[in-house]
Amino acid sequence: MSNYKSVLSAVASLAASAMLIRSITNEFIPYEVIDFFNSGLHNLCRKFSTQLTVVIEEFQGISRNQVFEAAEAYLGTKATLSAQRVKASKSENDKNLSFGVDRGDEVNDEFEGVRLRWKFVCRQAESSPRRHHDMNASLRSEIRYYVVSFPKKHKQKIFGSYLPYVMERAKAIKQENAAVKLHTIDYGGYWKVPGVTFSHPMTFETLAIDAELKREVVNDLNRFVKGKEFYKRTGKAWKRGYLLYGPPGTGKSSLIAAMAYHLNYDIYDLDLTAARDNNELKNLILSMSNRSILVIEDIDCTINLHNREEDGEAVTNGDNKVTLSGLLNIIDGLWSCCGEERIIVFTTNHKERLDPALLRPGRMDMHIHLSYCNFSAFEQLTFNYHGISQHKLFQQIEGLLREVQVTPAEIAGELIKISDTREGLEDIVKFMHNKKMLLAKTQIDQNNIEDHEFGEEKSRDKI
Ligand SMILES: Nc1ncnc2c1ncn2[C@@H]1O[C@H](COP(=O)(O)OP(=O)(O)OP(=O)(O)O)[C@@H](O)[C@H]1O
Repeated sequence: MSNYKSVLSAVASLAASAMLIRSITNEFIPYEVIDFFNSGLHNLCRKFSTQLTVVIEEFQGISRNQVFEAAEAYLGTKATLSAQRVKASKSENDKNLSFGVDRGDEVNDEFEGVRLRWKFVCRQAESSPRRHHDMNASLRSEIRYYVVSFPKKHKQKIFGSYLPYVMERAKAIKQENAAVKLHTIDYGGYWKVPGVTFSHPMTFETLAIDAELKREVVNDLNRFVKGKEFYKRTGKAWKRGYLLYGPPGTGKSSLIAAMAYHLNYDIYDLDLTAARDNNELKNLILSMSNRSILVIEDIDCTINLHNREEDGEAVTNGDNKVTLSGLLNIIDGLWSCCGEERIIVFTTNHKERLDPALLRPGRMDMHIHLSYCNFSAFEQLTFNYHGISQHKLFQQIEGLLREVQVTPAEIAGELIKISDTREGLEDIVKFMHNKKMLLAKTQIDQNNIEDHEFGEEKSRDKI
């Protein structure tokens, strides 16, 4: 018993001394010296090891590391086979269950006869500024990375074939299963990761816009995704810009949702007023992942369009120091040379208010005008809401739609009120007649005001 006690106390005092020595060394010996000894020991062990370990961190500076993202998706499919603990999840829009490796857990894999061992590591981020020169990294509370070990002699095969294979597999897995994610900005000025499942109900099947326009947009998107070789051959950055403009309620946000589902790209909803300055904006844009859509809604409202630095005007937007020239520089410059398969969408209700710099050819590749409801959009809406594609009132409605400006949102609002479709379309006709009369009355009032002002001007001239 006394022996047991003395062993215990020896262990306790050894542990205490170790902690003391560790805290003294941490306190008094510079990091660089500790690192030097640590790395010396490490190098010695490494020399005799036949294994090679590759570390794949989640972030590479401010951008998310694509190899990490690929490993995450790929290992999900392997986790069920060899991990001890497996994370299972499925969001509403996911087609299948997804699995993931839990923190600290290991997964085995084999590639062309080479055995590999993966581990998912998470640790608290150190807050020491000496360790994190990058502002963004120091804001993260957790550092996450994968380590993968394999026999050194196969390093050529692993780097040359296995990792590219993991990237390709991950791309296919994401396409097959993943739901579109919506990323918004967090308080710290970076994207919330992993983002929430995007569940807007609109797709190209249900979007009610002119049928010809819809075809054009879908073809353009299809050409874009298949354009890898084209962009490479022509030396152009693999990105595309769309400007959606038109009155409120004509389907700009709906079209963005349809685009995201069609391509299975994540959406990054960039609220320009949430970024403190151009630098933060740059970090946000650079840290988006590939195969994504950057959306800046109501561009004319969220940024002072005339605060271009080259005009020598103020560069502030209220308290916000994001500038249009800053935004354009990031998109044209840095954004073009890193990342691929990226789409940017600006929306506005007032195209005429936009700075010409934004409209310059090559900046926004396609300008899409979403306008008031025409008959082809109306047909789509009645089919969506009531499953009908023919009705005796269609002809009359077609005529009315040529005379009255009514948005798809208004028509949708009326259609949703109808319970008996066959009878209910009468209400749509009434609704449009009322709008037509209101329009005529507003026009008469407007003419009266103008006549009155003209009369006053004339009598002033006489005096
Ligand atoms: N083209 C459309 N096809 C089908 N539904 C539409 C269309 N346009 C509008 N709607 C209906 O009206 C609602 C509002 O439309 P949406 O938000 O897409 O318009 P918006 O042009 O983005 O408007 P805002 O400029 O105010 O943001 C949608 O949720 C949808 O129900």
